[in-house]
Amino acid sequence: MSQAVIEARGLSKDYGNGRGCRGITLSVGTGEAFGFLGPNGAGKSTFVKMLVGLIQPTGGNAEIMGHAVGSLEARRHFGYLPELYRYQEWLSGEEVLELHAKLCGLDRHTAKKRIRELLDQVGIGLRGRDRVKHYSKGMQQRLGLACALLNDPQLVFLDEPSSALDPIGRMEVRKLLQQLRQQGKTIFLNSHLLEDVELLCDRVALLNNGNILHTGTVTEVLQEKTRWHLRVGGFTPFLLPWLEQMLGMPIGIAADIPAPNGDTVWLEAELTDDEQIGWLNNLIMEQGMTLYEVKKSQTRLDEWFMNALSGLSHRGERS
Ligand SMILES: Nc1ncnc2c1ncn2[C@@H]1O[C@H](COP(=O)(O)OP(=O)(O)OP(=O)(O)O)[C@@H](O)[C@H]1O
Repeated sequence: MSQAVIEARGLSKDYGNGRGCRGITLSVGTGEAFGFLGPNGAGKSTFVKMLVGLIQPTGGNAEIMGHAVGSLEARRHFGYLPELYRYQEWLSGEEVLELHAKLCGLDRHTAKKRIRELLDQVGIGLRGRDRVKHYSKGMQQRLGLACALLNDPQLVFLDEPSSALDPIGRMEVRKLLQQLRQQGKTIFLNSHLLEDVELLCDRVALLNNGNILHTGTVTEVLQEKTRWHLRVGGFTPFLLPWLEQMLGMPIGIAADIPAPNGDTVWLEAELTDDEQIGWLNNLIMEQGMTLYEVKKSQTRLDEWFMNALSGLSHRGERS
């Protein structure tokens, strides 16, 4: 891995009620996009708050680009979009950014140029002149993103950056994050939007009850199997064992997907190799069945997440 931008060793926070984070050790390299995942209450925001110096760890230590977390030197290197943001509602978006630019120590000329660029980049544009109190939640989140990027930081912590955005806004943020990656920035992303994580991140960690359950590259995590769904007509159940035998792996009826009419069913198969789908198609047609649709499962990180947590208790669960 390239030089560590984030290095945490046994970082812990006990809020005094047994909740928080326990002994988290992880390293994030230059230019990596790292997804930090976990159910509600797992401790994701707590971990980030320790890294950005908002709360004091109760154990372990961590560095940002070689500087102890909480130090001014560490803070100079990152931008941060918190999960819960609230900006001065009596100021305009532009004025909020000017304030943050002063706090970052940007000179007036650079600040002005940067603010103009960022207002466009995050999709606020001329509405930067409106007061924050007239902004929707999504607009405030866009403003938060602009604040996090103002200082052109090497590292950005984004805690649920798209939670308030509509699908168009989400897509715009996705593009913006891709651009940051192309510029070689390091991104630490807390998100429940696993599709976004899958598209953007190189590596992920899964947290539960304050502990890391898994870390791995997205490719490793998703490598296992791909699920396919095939809608066939003229199906008779006795064909299933034959198909399984020919294919050498389980195939079943997807009970959770309604077929559009009573004459067709959805079959479900987990295949390790895309070429197997062609063979499966041939087998189906050989038996006189009709193939109407074929779909490759798109939400694979979601599945991995659900499987990894299945059977485990977690703080966000309902009683
Ligand atoms: N200041 C605090 N005092 C006491 N307990 C806290 C405090 N802040 C958070 N917690 C608890 O610590 C645990 C971790 O919270 P945290 O906000 O880090 O979780 P999270 O993974 O970010 O959750 P979400 O996905 O819902 O944002 C939760 O059980 C939470 O209730």
